[in-house]
Amino acid sequence: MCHKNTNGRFFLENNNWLREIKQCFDEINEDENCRAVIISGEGKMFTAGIDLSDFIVTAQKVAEKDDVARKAKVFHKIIETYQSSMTSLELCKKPILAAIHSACIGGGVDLITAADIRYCTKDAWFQVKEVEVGLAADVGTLQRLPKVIGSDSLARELCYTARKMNADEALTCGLVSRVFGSYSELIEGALNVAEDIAKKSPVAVQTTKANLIYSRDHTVQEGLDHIKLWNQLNLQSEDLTQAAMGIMTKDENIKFSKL
Ligand SMILES: CCC/C=C/C=C/C(=O)SCCNC(=O)CCNC(=O)[C@H](O)C(C)(C)COP(=O)(O)OP(=O)(O)OC[C@H]1O[C@@H](n2cnc3c(N)ncnc32)[C@H](O)[C@@H]1OP(=O)(O)O
Repeated sequence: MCHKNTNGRFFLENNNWLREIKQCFDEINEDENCRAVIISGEGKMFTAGIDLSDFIVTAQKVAEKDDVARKAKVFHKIIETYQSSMTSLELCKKPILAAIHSACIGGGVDLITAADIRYCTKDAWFQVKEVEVGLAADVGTLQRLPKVIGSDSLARELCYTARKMNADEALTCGLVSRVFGSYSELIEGALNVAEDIAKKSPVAVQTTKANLIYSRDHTVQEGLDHIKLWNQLNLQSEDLTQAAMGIMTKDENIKFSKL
């Protein structure tokens, strides 16, 4: 179950994480007290990916149906549900930082490539393992990884071979933008950046996220037209006046209203 503790942290504990992540991000999206999000793993590793035993049970249940169209319908629903979980990170208006330690395998790569910012520890490693499991990745990695790292060749190599990529290479290719020495330094570093983002105008930050994602998938002109529409509204926001006044008066403690 996806549940939230008193510090506002969500926990995804069991093999339903691929479904429940959407529930978390839909809730976070509506939470006006939240301005930035950190996804991290507790325990030995960030994630081992999909729970293979759970997946085998599902596949066996589907195999019991005797018609190909009925079997396909079940998988259609599962894939659609998991895809919408990953996409919920992009649809969430708040910037999402993935803080990755140790292994990030399979579905973990689908997840982090939908995040805004990725940091890891020096012992982290990444593996697009799906081909080794006999699958073509189907919940985001094939679509997002080439754009995230900007190298179609490297993305194909990683996806076809399922080889492990270590933190140094992840930094060099742009999968992550910072590497930390330890888990505690990683979390501290991610929290510092999240706090920095949280101090900024939520109008400006959330509009920036929406437009970065829109522009990634559209032409430059379409992106320019899109931000024009957003900003014809946002230039009227009190946040702009407050932020500009803050700069002119050298006041670094401007507090922006919730959004
Ligand atoms: C519609 C589908 C959409 C989603 C698709 C997603 C696809 C994927 O995620 S593909 C990738 C799936 N994951 C894997 O293949 C990971 C396999 N596991 C490993 O590589 C290693 O176990 C790992 C590096 C995670 C840990 O290695 P370590 O030596 O530290 O521990 P182990 O002794 O190997 O494992 C400990 C126990 O955990 C079990 N286990 C590990 N991973 C999984 C998993 N993904 N699903 C289920 N169980 C897993 C492992 O069998 C050991 O169990 P036990 O023997 O009972 O102690």
